[in-house]
Amino acid sequence: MTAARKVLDIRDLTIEFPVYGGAVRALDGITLSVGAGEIVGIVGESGCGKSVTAMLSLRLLPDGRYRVLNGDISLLGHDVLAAPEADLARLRGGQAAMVFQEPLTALNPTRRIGRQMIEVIRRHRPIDQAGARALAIRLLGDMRIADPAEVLERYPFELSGGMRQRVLIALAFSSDPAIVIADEPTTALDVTVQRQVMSLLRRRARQSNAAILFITHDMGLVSQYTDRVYVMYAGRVVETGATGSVLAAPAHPYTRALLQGLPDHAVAKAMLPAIPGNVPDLRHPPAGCGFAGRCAHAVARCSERPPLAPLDGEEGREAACWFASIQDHAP
Ligand SMILES: Nc1ncnc2c1ncn2[C@@H]1O[C@H](COP(=O)(O)OP(=O)(O)OP(=O)(O)O)[C@@H](O)[C@H]1O
Repeated sequence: MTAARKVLDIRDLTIEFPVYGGAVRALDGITLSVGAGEIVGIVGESGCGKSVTAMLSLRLLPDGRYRVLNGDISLLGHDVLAAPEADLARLRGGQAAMVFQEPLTALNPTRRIGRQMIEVIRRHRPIDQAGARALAIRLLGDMRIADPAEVLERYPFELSGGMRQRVLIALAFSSDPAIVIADEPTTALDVTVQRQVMSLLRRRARQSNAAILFITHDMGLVSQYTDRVYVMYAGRVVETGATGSVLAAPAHPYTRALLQGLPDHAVAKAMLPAIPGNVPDLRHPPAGCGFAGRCAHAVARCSERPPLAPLDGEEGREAACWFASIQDHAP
């Protein structure tokens, strides 16, 4: 675990979505933190709870649609689950910014980029129109956009997907955020552009010591761009630690399965492989290990839930498996 001040701190959070005839246990006791200046990834298969974690960190899920059964979330010292909506509204897009997958839906298609940027900038800073325009140009320049003044005159549809995402990242940093929550920010882009955008995002975050919580199902991006990683499975964190060591020596059978399914040398460019078997039905969350049904090593004890527990030998390495051990990963 990092010694840096925690910007986001989620503790033992369990939430449910009421659905017809029952409830979906989307998060089941997750604990996760992001320190100042850290880039932290959350990786896992579809439906494991990544987006719900990102959205709830800013309380972006509609009130009344979910129930918190346990736990809390602290974001920049605010108690996210209890804070007045006005406090959270100030944080969002200010000290805590967001970048989502599809930049076209985040930008207003009928207004020029410049007008939109200036408006957002002035919402968080007491500067005049000319000052905001100058700042917009500087922010676009930081994102290596060659002719920022010209881009300000364009409409969103006149830019490529990669350029639009750069504009949104520039905007996210316009309020000098302490943390940026990026949910699959490059998934809609092709592979080369994905990496350019990720490099720019990381570079920009390092410049201002901003933290990033990066949600992805791409192990390659995790390996290249994050300092620490949380591997999620069926609403739980199953493994966490410094990215280099988790990927080099995964301790949880699920993490190993994710990595073993990747072709040789592919960690740098691979999406998650298909693992045989099905994820548990979250309307009936498993009492024991959620991965037991797909795990080649499962034994009777796995019907008891393994806690996320520290592993010997390395600070910050934790895994939720009765038989967790740090093993070298041989692809
Ligand atoms: N509003 C909702 N009502 C009921 N269930 C929901 C709701 N939102 C999410 N879920 C369920 O919560 C679980 C976690 O969803 P989440 O979107 O966080 O997954 P994810 O890991 O981000 O997946 P993906 O990679 O596909 O985006 C899933 O089982 C999903 O079906």
